[in-house]
Amino acid sequence: MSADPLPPPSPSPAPGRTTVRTAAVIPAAGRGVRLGPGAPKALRALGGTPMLIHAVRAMADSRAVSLVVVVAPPDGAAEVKSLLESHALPDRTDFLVVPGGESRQESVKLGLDALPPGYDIVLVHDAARPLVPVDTVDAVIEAVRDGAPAVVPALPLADTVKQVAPAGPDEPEPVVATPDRSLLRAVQTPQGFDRAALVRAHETVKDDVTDDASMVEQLGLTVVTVPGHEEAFKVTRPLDLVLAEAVLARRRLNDGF
Ligand SMILES: Nc1ccn([C@@H]2O[C@H](COP(=O)(O)OP(=O)(O)OP(=O)(O)O)[C@@H](O)[C@H]2O)c(=O)n1
Ligand SMILES: C[C@](O)(CO)[C@H](O)COP(=O)(O)O
Repeated sequence: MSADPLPPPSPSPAPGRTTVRTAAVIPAAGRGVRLGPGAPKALRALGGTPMLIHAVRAMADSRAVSLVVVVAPPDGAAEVKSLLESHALPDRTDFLVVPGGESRQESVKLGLDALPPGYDIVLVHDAARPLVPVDTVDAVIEAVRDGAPAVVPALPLADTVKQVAPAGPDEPEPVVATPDRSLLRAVQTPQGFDRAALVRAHETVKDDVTDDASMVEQLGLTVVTVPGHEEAFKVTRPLDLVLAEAVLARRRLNDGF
């Protein structure tokens, strides 16, 4: 069961002010090499439905999200369009599909470039995190509305973390440090942004990065965390898919279908 959804964004805008609208960009153009051979990861089935459709529904479940931009595998935009058309999605949400790029970073940029004017808050959500609960999505949006330029859902780490130094191919890696775990977080998506900050980050930062918030950090802007959720894990390796199937089966049992 999900909690009460957020009210529509800015239900009573001040005179002369327009409503703040939120869009979600879903990079879904990866191959899923770590998951093993098969269709592009976003199109693989979870509970009989493509993982991407779960991720799209997770964004559209938030009443604040009125547009979802899906960044499809470069040769799969037509297939993704027809998938979206053939699955039930909320009428109040618009959808756009654009072809993706070589890296996640490039795919997000292509999604951002396709975003029409009028969306001032942007979520970036991995297709590979199909089970993020709507409460987490809403918490991210709320924190951006409260003024944070960038927001990441984050969880404390369960394992102790070691920093190692590079070693030769058959050498054991030497441990060089044990960072204070209490100050480390594993971050998830959707990450939420003030659109102007995210666009500037993508135009300015040229390093390869693994998430969008780190690009905003490089601009010197504040990035804050909200509590993440265990079920927002990323389907990366085969065991993650087993866990995702189990979580979905439990949800369906609890929902009575
Ligand atoms: N060129 C790329 C690479 C990744 N992604 C997307 O970025 C998200 C997170 O990436 P990851 O889990 O690393 O997916 P893959 O790149 O597909 O996985 P792998 O590295 O195992 O190939 C996924 O939704 C993936 O589809 C993308 O849109 N474009
Ligand atoms: C964006 C991300 O999901 C945050 O944890 C992650 O950095 C993506 O990493 P990947 O190696 O591209 O899966």
